[in-house]
Amino acid sequence: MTTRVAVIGATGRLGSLVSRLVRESDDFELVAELSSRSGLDAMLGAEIAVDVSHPAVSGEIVEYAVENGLRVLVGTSGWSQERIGAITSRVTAREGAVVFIPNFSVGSVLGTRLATIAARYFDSIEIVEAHHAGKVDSPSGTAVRTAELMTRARAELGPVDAPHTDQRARGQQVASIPVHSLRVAGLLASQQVVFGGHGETLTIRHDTISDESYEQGIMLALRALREASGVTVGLDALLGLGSIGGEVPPAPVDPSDTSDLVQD
Ligand SMILES: NC(=O)C1=CN([C@@H]2O[C@H](COP(=O)(O)OP(=O)(O)OC[C@H]3O[C@@H](n4cnc5c(N)ncnc54)[C@H](OP(=O)(O)O)[C@@H]3O)[C@@H](O)[C@H]2O)C=CC1
Ligand SMILES: O=C(O)C1=N[C@H](C(=O)O)C[C@H](O)C1
Repeated sequence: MTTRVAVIGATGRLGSLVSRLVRESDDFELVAELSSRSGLDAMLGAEIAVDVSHPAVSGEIVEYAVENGLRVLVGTSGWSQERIGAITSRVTAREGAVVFIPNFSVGSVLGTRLATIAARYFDSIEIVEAHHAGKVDSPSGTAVRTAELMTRARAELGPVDAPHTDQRARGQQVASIPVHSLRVAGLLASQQVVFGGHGETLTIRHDTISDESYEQGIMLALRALREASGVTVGLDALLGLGSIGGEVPPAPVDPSDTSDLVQD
């Protein structure tokens, strides 16, 4: 039994990859490929809509698919926690299922998870993300997600220390964390999260070398969507990583407190 899939943004870079993976799979069937010239009704007849289009139209596409009873996989960027929160009650009311994946690459998701661990130990944190010159939005969806998750992980510690953010070259603050976006010809995608401490820095860096990095995550998300209900965000849960907040690491140790040290 195959599941019928419509790809919205199928003429694009990510969309053509999704279409190929669906076509090559045994358990999914590609029934529609939409571009900017298609009417949204072209997706009707599919059971799953994959939105990999443009941040400016993704909201309308997801709402249309949910209202028409399709399960939805969203790879398009621009879905902040706030925007996802705003659509969640609608998805639940329709007994629908939407899976938002800011980044399909396993390495990127792990990089973000490692950053949420480090975020509790440093007050000085900035993100530098770099993408190809054709990317229309900034900051990247991955950077927004990383900043939001780090802020959630260090909720009781409050905002990061980011000086001089009134100066434009200091980046855009996302959940108090400055994000710097480069758009450079020849690049694909890269992100560095830089942590500053006392006499040390830590950098967590991920580089996307080719679009092949998205393949495993796309198939994982498509298969999970068949059983999903409500709203799911990120590959994290699908990779068994658990949620941030429910699974925060222990609070940082006060170096002057020796009471827990084992005495000889
Ligand atoms: N989650 C992840 O891991 C990844 C996410 N992305 C994100 O996916 C999105 C697409 O990226 P990319 O493939 O590089 O972009 P492209 O510009 O290559 O493709 C965009 C696609 O969207 C279509 N489109 C534009 N407007 C509409 C519309 N109104 N209705 C339907 N389709 C429309 C375009 O159609 P047409 O050809 O007619 O213009 C095209 O097929 C971006 O938001 C990007 O950030 C990208 C890579 C990985
Ligand atoms: O446009 C891209 O290329 C990418 N977009 C996503 C984002 O905005 O984070 C994911 C990945 O970085 C590639």
